[in-house]
Amino acid sequence: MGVTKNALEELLERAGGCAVIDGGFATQLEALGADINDPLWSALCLISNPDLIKKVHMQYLEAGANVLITSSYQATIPGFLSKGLSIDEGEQLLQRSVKLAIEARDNFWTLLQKCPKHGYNRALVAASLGSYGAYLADGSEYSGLYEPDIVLDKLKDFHRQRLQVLANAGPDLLAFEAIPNKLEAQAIVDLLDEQKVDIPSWICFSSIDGNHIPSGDSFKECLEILNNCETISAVGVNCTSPHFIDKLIYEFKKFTKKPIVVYPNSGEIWDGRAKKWMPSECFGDASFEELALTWRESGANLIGGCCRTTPNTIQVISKALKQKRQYVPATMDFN
Ligand SMILES: C[S+](C)CC[C@H](N)C(=O)O
Ligand SMILES: N[C@@H](CCS)C(=O)O
Ligand SMILES: [Zn+2]
Repeated sequence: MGVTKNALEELLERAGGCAVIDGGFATQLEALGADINDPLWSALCLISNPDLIKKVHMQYLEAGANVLITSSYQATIPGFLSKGLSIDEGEQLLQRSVKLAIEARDNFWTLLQKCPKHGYNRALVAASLGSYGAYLADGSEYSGLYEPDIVLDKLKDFHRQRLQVLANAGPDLLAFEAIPNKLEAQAIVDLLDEQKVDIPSWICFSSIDGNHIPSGDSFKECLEILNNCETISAVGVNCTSPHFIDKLIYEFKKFTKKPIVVYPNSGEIWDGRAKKWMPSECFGDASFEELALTWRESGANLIGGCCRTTPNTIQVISKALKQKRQYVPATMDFN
C-alpha cells in the first residue's frame, strides 16, 4: 500500500527531486516602486497596494518559481492594531496575503493552458510567518536576542493567532522564515502540535557566521527539535549569505532526514538600526547558476533566493536546474 504524499512531496516528485522557490519578495516590491520603510515592512503593501503584491507573485511565477511565498512575513495582528485597524481587519489582511498568491498562481496556470508545451509546474503557495524579531522590526531576526521576559509561552502567544488565521486561509504550505533561536523553533513546533495543523510546513533559520543560528544555538540542537514534528516537512536556511550554504547543507544532512530548503540572500548585510542593506561582498545573479547546481548536488531539495535576489535570480536558478537534470531514483523516501 502506498502512503499518501503531501503537497510538498508531490511537488518534489514532479520537479525531479529539487524544486525552485521564489526570490526576495520585499526586494522586488521595492524594485517596482513600493516604499516599505515601515514597521510592517513588505506587509504594508497588503494595506496600500495589494495589486503590486500580485504583480510580484506573477513575475516570480514567470521566472520559474514552483513555490510562492506570501506577503505575510512581517504581517501580525499587533502590527495591524498599531496602525489603528481592528482585529477583524487584521485577520482579513492576513487572509488577503494568501488569497493574492493563490489568485496569481491560478491566473498564471490558466494562461499556461493555452501553451501545451509550457514546461512549468503548477506552483504551491507557502504562507510566510516571520519571527518575533521580524515583528519587532529592529533587526533581531539576525541577532536572535530577545528580552529576558520573552519565554516559551510568550513566543507561543505571539505566533498562535496568526498561525491559525493563515492556516485557515488555505495555503498549500506554511513557511516559517529566518527563525533566529531554538526557543522560537520549539514554540512553533509546540503550536503546530497543539493546533493539530496538517499543512506541510518548513522552518528555516538564518545564520550570520555559517556555524550557528544567530542566537548561538547549534543547528544540531535546532534540528533535534524539528525532527520530532511530523508537520515539519522540510528544514533549512534562508536570508543567509550564499557563502555558507553548501557547508550548511552537509551539516543538515548529518542531523536530519527531512528535505532541505535553501534560499539565501545576496550576501549583503542588513543594518537593522539604519534599516538599510550594507554594501559587502555579494553574489550577482550569474553566480547563482553554478551555486544552485552545487547545492542540488549536495542534497538541497528546494532552492530559491531571499532578500536582494530578484525574478532574474530565480530565472537563472530555474534554467540551470532544468537544463542540467540530475538522476532521480524512481521513488523518494524521506522517512
Ligand atoms: C529580513 S529583514 C531585511 C526584514 C526587515 C526587518 N524585520 C525590519 O523591519 O527591520
Ligand atoms: N519572505 C520575505 C523574507 C524576508 S527575510 C521576503 O522575501 O521579503
Ligand atoms: Zn530575506
